[in-house]
Order: sequence, then structure tokens, then C-alpha cells
Amino acid sequence: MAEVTLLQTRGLTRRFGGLTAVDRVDFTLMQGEIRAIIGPNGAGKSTFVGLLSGRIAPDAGTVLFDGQDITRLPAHRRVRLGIAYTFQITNIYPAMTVRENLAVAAQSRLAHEAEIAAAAQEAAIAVGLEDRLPDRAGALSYGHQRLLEVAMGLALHPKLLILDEPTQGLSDDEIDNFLTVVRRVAQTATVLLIEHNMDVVMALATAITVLDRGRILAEGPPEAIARDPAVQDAYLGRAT
Ligand SMILES: Nc1ncnc2c1ncn2[C@@H]1O[C@H](COP(=O)(O)OP(=O)(O)OP(=O)(O)O)[C@@H](O)[C@H]1O
Repeated sequence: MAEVTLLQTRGLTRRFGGLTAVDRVDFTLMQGEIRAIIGPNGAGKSTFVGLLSGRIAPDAGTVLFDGQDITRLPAHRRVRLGIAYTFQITNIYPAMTVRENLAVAAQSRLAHEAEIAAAAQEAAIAVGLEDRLPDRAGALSYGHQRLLEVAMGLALHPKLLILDEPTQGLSDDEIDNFLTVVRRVAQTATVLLIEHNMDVVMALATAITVLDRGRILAEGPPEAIARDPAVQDAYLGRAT
């Protein structure tokens, strides 16, 4: 299959006062990848994906998605183009059922009730929450709420699913299940994930980008990144 570029940034920059959180980043993501972004605390990972999703505006540079310049598009327009960003559990409506939460997400792209219900069901099945569809989202365990968040992203039928620290706070069993879910998701969407758990990164990622002080320090296949002395020094060696 020919390699297709899904997303590309050129010179992407974001400053906060005197601090350059993302510093002239040139980044390319191919369709079908599971790309992990790693780096020490404060490296600029969240700011970088915020720039991709439109949650944060850049000071300089461009973002191309699917061949289109989206640099100035607001977040909701990017969602419609196929960028789903699940970054915090507060996206979930705790008083609503799992089914209703998923329907809210599906409604942004579908109009007919039957289609919305089918999309909600399909997204629940993809993360293994189909038995919980009638339950209140707020009654789910923390791990299940994180899966619901992923399912809400999937209900948007994204081309790109961005996951910001998805395994944070999950138990080992939940992480195992999460790996299965992401592999399944990756059959239909490109996945970009910020992840601190190196076991998860090594198990999932087809390629890794290492950010340090707002710049790309290294990029490549997991084995090469794990062996890279500069990466070990900047990140792995300092990891707790
Ligand atoms: N809204 C903001 N206002 C001021 N400074 C910010 C803001 N957001 C991020 N920063 C700063 O920008 C730098 C990059 O932060 P960012 O959250 O992107 O890093 P990160 O790699 O995601 O870190 P972590 O792994 O700790 O989540 C940090 O020094 C942070 O303090």
C-alpha cells in the first residue's frame, strides 16, 4: 500500500510568555500509524497535540491535515474533518447513560436516530462496553470511563484519534485491555498518543517521536528510540 501523509506540521511554534513550549516543529504522520509522542515533563507534548486539535492557537507555523491547511480552523471544524482528541475525562457527561454519551458524539456527524443508535452501539463494542450502554456514565469505574472517552472519539469516525495519556490511572489489567482496544482502533484510524508508560509505548507504537524542550529530539521505530543515547539521557534515564 502506498504511504499517504495524513498530517504535517511546518515550523509549528507556540510561546507562553518567554517560554517556547513548541519550537519550530516539523512533524509528519502517515496514515495507519500508531505514533507515540514521549518526552520529559514540560517537553511540550500536550501543547503540541493541542495545536493539532485546535484547542491551542500557534504563534507561527502551519498544520496540514489530509492535504488541507487547517492552521486557522477552530477545533470543532477540525473534528468534522476527522481529528478526534480525547484528553480529559471531563468530556464525559456523568449523569447521562453510556448510550447517550456516545449518541452525543455521533450526533455531530449523523442526523438520523437509527444511524446514531447504531454508531453508539458500534463504538461501545469497539471498546468492550456494549454491556454497559444503559448504565449512567458516572457509575462506571475510572478505567471504563477512560474507555468511554475513547469510544466517544470513535463515534466521530475520526481519521486521526489523539489520545493524551490514556493509560494514566489504569490498572495493569485495564492497560492490557486498552492495548487491545487501540490495536483494534488502529485498523480504521491513525492513532497519535502521548504516553508516559514506556511498556505501553513499546507494545503499541509503530514509531516514536521524542520531544524535549519543544523540539523533536529523535524520531523512529521503537527499538531504535529505546537505544538512542540522547533519548536515554533526556528522557528514559530521568524517568522515575
Ligand atoms: N497555558 C499555559 N500557560 C503558561 N505556560 C504553559 C501553558 N501550557 C503549558 N505551559 C508550559 O509549556 C511547557 C510545555 O507544557 P506541556 O504541558 O505542553 O508539556 P508536556 O510535555 O505535555 O508535559 P507533561 O508531560 O508534564 O504533561 C511547560 O513548561 C508548561 O509549563
